Amino acid sequence: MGDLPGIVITGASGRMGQMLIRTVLESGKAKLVGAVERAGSPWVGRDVGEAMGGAALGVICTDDPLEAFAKAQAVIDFTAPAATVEFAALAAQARAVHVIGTTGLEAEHLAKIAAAAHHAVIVRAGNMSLGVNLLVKLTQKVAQALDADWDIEIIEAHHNRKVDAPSGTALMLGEAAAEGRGVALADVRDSGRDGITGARQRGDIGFSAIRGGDIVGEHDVLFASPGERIVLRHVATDRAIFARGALKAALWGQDKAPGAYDMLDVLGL
Ligand SMILES: NC(=O)C1=CN([C@@H]2O[C@H](COP(=O)(O)OP(=O)(O)OC[C@H]3O[C@@H](n4cnc5c(N)ncnc54)[C@H](O)[C@@H]3O)[C@@H](O)[C@H]2O)C=CC1
Ligand SMILES: O=C(O)C1=N[C@H](C(=O)O)C[C@H](O)C1
Repeated sequence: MGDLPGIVITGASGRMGQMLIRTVLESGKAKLVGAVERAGSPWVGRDVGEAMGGAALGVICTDDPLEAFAKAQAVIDFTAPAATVEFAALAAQARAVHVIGTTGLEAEHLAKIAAAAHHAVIVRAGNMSLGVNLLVKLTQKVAQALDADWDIEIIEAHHNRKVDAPSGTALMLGEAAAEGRGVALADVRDSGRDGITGARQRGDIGFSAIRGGDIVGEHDVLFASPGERIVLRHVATDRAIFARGALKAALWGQDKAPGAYDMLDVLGL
């Protein structure tokens, strides 16, 4: 147990935080050495095992990320953009691998994360599951094979607590489709249609977001042309798929040179 990489989970009380804690504890491949929550969270100061309704684990949740990161070989972070930017700098300072699952990151956040990746290993993906990362590759290949007579639409569905749209996964799929087409997504992206929008522009990549109930995450990539349609689909039914991918990334990153990586690197796709 002593030689296993030590992992800190940020956003410990969240949907993904709790799933990640369980995944690390059950893996036998890493040990939980810390848990971080925002100041004011009822979890701060409590043993995380007890906070999750079980036996004490001897890991006390803290609101001091640097103190926690100093003990860790990896930080797994599914929180919010402002927090993730702060954690990227602190994880680099502690020379810990930073695995980022947080979505909704804007250009200003991404620039700060890129700066931190000069000093430490950062693995970031809007979706850490094997299935979605395979779908990314398939989407790129299909888009490459088809011309702009085929309209590309990405339709995603998530639970009613999700705060960002389009989802990080939808944007990954959009980037892959644009890459297959040999265009920049920023030039062809069409999200949030409402009202008299005018007819669809040839070559655009459209995004639609559904929010409801407890949907874990569903993504369709639709290729529609006169007379036929292709739909590539991924359905997540258990958040464990994201947590397993994140732990794999944390372990993979242990012997890598500082830099920015994604799940395609981790999975060798
Ligand atoms: N890349 C992937 O595979 C996946 C990414 N996500 C993304 O992960 C993020 C979190 O998702 P959920 O767990 O569903 O959200 P959540 O709202 O249940 O959990 C987020 C947690 O982060 C905590 N937090 C926020 N600011 C903090 C700070 N400054 N310090 C410490 N903790 C802080 C919150 O208190 C909360 O407990 C979202 O951006 C979501 O889109 C979710 C699932 C899979
Ligand atoms: O917020 C979520 O729940 C999810 N977020 C990620 C995204 O934005 O794509 C991954 C997954 O779909 C679940």
